Amino acid sequence: MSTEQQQTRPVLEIDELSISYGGRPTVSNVNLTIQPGEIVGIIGESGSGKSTLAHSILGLLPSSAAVSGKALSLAGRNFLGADGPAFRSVRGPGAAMVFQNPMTTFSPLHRLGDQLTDLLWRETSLSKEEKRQRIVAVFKQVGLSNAAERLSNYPFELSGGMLQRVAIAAALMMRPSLLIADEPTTALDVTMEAQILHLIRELRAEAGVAVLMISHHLGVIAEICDRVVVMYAGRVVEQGPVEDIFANPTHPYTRALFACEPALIAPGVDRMPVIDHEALRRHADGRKTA
Ligand SMILES: Nc1ncnc2c1ncn2[C@@H]1O[C@H](COP(=O)(O)OP(=O)(O)OP(=O)(O)O)[C@@H](O)[C@H]1O
Repeated sequence: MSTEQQQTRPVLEIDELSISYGGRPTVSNVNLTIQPGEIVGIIGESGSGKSTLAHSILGLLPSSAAVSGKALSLAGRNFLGADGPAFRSVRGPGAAMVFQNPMTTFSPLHRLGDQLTDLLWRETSLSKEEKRQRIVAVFKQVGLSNAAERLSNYPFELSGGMLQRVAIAAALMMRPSLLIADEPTTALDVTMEAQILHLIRELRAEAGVAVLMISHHLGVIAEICDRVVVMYAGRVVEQGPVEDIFANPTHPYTRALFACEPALIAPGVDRMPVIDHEALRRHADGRKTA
């Protein structure tokens, strides 16, 4: 494959992916493609399957999850039905994840430097000092002050915002093509949230990292994403450029979601203060509405 083809190849291609637990569908027939450097947001109410979808990309679902579909490809390699070791090979360079709560991302018992060094297990050609240098470099990249000194810190010695920067640094040092961020700012205050969003935008601009961002917060999605995917009851009910979806949501569920955040409603979009879940579910299923 030529270099040009590699550069234009999507970092993620999901084709008709379905996931169920005990026969109960959680993610149904999802299609999603992310291009290099794109920031894509997933919105949807609690339980709509956002995290399940995100976790499936890295093979992080429990063994009770039944996964089926046509493809789940990272950097051109199909991982649908792959086992644990296959997914481990792609975690890091293919895609890396930042979780909601930075306080539970790291072990409280070990220094951050040791924990990040362990994550570089794959880099067998790097000496201990070279690994240290790479970690200090990403700490600086994410704007952590006194970067070298942070290596000897324990997680509890840092604020939530600083620790989320460390989590992003840990993901970045593995040089992923795709950063998956599951509610990365929910546990942070508004100032820290703004800083982390700014950082994610910078990383895309500087390193060309693509980002898949899950958020309950429509303002965050509107501010940072190029494209948005709306999930309802395990299905993607609508997806498109952020400006199009926010200005002209076509699915009733998207309109209902936006109605819950009036400041984001574009002029001309009807308010739907009461969500009729049964009607929406029928709509999402493609069934005739009553
Ligand atoms: N391990 C599991 N076993 C059984 N059901 C599960 C499991 N994990 C998730 N589910 C179910 O799958 C559905 C989707 O959950 P998921 O966490 O993906 O939703 P979500 O949209 O990310 O919600 P939230 O915004 O609250 O995180 C929920 O009904 C949940 O109860």
